[in-house]
Amino acid sequence: MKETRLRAINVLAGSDIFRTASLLLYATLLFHVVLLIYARHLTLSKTGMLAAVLLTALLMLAFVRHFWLRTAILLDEKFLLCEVIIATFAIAILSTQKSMPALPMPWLIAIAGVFPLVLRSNIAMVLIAALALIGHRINVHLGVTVGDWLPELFATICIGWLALLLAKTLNINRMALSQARTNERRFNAIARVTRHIFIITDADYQIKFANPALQEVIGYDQEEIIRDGLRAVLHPDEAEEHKKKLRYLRDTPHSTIFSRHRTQHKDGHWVWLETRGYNMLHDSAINGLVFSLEDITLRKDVELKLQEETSLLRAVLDLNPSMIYAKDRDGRFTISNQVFQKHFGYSSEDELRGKTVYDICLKMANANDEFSPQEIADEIQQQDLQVMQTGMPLQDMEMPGFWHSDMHLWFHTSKYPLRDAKGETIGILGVTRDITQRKTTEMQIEYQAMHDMLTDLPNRRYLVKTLGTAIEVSRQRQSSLTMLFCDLDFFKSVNDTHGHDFGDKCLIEISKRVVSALPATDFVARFGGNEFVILTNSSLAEASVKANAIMQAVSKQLIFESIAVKIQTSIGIAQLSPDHQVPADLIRDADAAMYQAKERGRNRIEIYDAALQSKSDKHARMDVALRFALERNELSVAYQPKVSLADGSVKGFELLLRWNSPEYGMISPNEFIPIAETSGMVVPIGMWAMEQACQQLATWQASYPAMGDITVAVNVSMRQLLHTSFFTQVRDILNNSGVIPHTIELELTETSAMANPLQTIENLSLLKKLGLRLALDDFGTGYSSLAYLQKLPIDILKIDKAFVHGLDTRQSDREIIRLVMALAQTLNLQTIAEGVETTGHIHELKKLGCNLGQGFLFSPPLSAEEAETLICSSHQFPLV
Ligand SMILES: Nc1nc2c(ncn2[C@@H]2O[C@H](COP(=O)(O)OP(=O)(O)OP(=O)(O)O)[C@@H](O)[C@H]2O)c(=O)[nH]1
Repeated sequence: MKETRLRAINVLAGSDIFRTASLLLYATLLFHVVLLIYARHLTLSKTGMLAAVLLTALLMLAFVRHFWLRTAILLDEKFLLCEVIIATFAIAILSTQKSMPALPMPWLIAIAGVFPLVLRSNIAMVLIAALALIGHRINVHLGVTVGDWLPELFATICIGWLALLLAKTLNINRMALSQARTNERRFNAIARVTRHIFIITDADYQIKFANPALQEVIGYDQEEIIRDGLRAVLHPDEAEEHKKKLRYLRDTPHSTIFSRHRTQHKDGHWVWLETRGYNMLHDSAINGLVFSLEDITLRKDVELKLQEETSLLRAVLDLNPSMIYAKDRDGRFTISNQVFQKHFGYSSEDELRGKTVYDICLKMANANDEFSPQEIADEIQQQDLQVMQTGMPLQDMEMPGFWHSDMHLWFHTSKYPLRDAKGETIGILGVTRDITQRKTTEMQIEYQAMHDMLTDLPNRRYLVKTLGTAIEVSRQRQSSLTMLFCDLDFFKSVNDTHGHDFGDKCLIEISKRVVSALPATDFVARFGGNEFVILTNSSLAEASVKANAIMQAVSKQLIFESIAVKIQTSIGIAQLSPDHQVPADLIRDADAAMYQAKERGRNRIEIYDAALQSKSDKHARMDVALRFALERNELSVAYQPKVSLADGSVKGFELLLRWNSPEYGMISPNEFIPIAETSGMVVPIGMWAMEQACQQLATWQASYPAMGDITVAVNVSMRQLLHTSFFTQVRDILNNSGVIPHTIELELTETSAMANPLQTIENLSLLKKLGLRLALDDFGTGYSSLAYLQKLPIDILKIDKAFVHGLDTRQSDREIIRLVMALAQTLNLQTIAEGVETTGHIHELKKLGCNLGQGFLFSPPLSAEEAETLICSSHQFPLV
């Protein structure tokens, strides 16, 4: 590499010349003095000797200064002034020595030519003037004429002046040189240390200068480059373009170029270079093309990687099914993916960029929208602001579409703050996903969880939830809240007779009837199997009216697949009171009232009162106790005679159950049978009673063959009759006991028989085939359809005691009994009156043609032994 010559050049400074000049000055002066002393036998005065000594000393000083102390104090300005004074003094003394031929001026001129080399110009000027003056004074003193000393004076000033100029010039040159050296060093240091390549080429692209970075970047060392020139192999993709730029640079004075291209490294791999070129052919100092090249391979890699990542990100954004968008601090869209653009009717990201949510809302606005574009935009903007102000994301917001066109859609939105490198929020990133399908499924699941599949009515869970809210609202507003609890009567028989599917159809139809019997504001739920609960803000009186409407609607005949059924319902009503602590309390009370309705014969309405509650609690406890009554032998039977009203003879007995509970004492069947009925215990208990009756009667029949057809009647509940195995169990008991079948009577209440008459007819017919006698109990209390009554295979009508009691007092009761008698006669049925307590009753009943009587007038229920005594004695009760 060509080195600049600056380093070889060493420009002298004024001080360098001064050191040599002052040495020569003192040396020649002293030599001159010595020469004169020897040549002219000059004798120096004492002051002359002193001057000579001073000169010698100055010579020594100059000597030292020249060879050793080059920059020391000896060049200090004050020191130099002392020196010049001493030198001037010595010259003046010597020139005034006797017989000294020499004139002082050449020496003073010499001093004037030497010292300005190192003195500041103003001091040097003073010195020159002083020397000129001293020269003048000495010449005047020596008697030299003006014509002789004036040129000397002039010479002194000129020489001094020239010395001054010389010193100045030398100093300037020296400073320039020093600056040039410094610059060169700096340039070399930068050129060496930089990763940028600096090249200067001539017009033929031959390298005149290159820094070491070139080798680092493209692998060729300096020698190779100097020897062979730079053999740059350009990548074919950019070669032509780059060469074109190079040619332009060379051919266009003062031009610059910028080029990115690849060059092959010595080892074969490609290096990306960013080249900047400047045509400096016009500059005589450079006379070339100056290039700065930067290895941008890494940057290019990063750029490529960034490009790849950007296109990957783009693909991820566009392929993502969510709407993704970013907004800047001013709420302007910066980024958006295709799903977002498409949803809002934009064809590209560019079209959307810079728009705000207000623009979008205006674009999407529709006449049918519930909210104005401004309201919608404000809402969205509010969320964005919250994210930006708090720096906290807003996550998992689920909301329906804002616009009429997408209100059926559901969206899941999350908004995240976007931060710059300093962590300051500069915008938001939003991700919105269409979750309609999931939401629909969720809503379906929720609907299913809250609704009954069969009837589509709200289910128990929904009821409990609604009830909680309704209670709160009712208490806040101090409005009434009433619950109607409906339970279909003997619905099991419908299922058992016609199948579950048929039962389902009935339930669906009944649910519709209940709903349409009520105003839309009332809440109807299917509480359980055949239970419906209604919540209403009506008062108790209004609720009763509604309950009646429900009963009527439900009890209308149902016909499916030409099968007709009539279903009735029992309804309990309870009103919210301060005593109700939790929703379940109100349900409990309405339920208790409903059970009361069941107990009181079904197909009726009962309103809850506080007494019912304690009764209901007692019932619940009794229910539990009753479940163990059979196995603990707490049940017993009694026999109440049935007496012929013709002759007072005993024609049979009604078997009555007794429960001797250790906890509650002796309990009448009127109290515990309804409980057993509700719990289902009536089935095993009834069967046990049946067994007792058959066994006892069989025993008596065996012991007293003469007793004839004395019967034992057993009460059968509808639940028993509907039980699937009832028939076979009865048959087995009859067979096992050996009792004469027609001496066993089964008593079924009129109300339960008529609840599902078709089923009753079918079941009773089967029993009839076993030879049993059948009685319709409590006749007159139900609402028998004559059409059904005549089809029932019954033998006996049992007149309810309520009518018998009224015989003496109420004409209507008497009329009813008369009609019953007429009916019985028509249907060829036997009649028996319950509750015969006075002879008047006997008298009237006999008059009306009643066959048998049963009541306390004849006998209370008896033990088996007492009954047996009556049988064996063929006892006859007095009739008057
Ligand atoms: N078809 C049908 N039957 C049901 C459904 N849910 C419950 N049930 C029946 O409804 C009947 C309810 O019987 P219970 O309420 O205990 O007794 P009941 O026969 O109605 O008599 P009472 O209520 O005492 O008057 C049972 O036979 C159940 O099998 C249902 O979804 N479909």
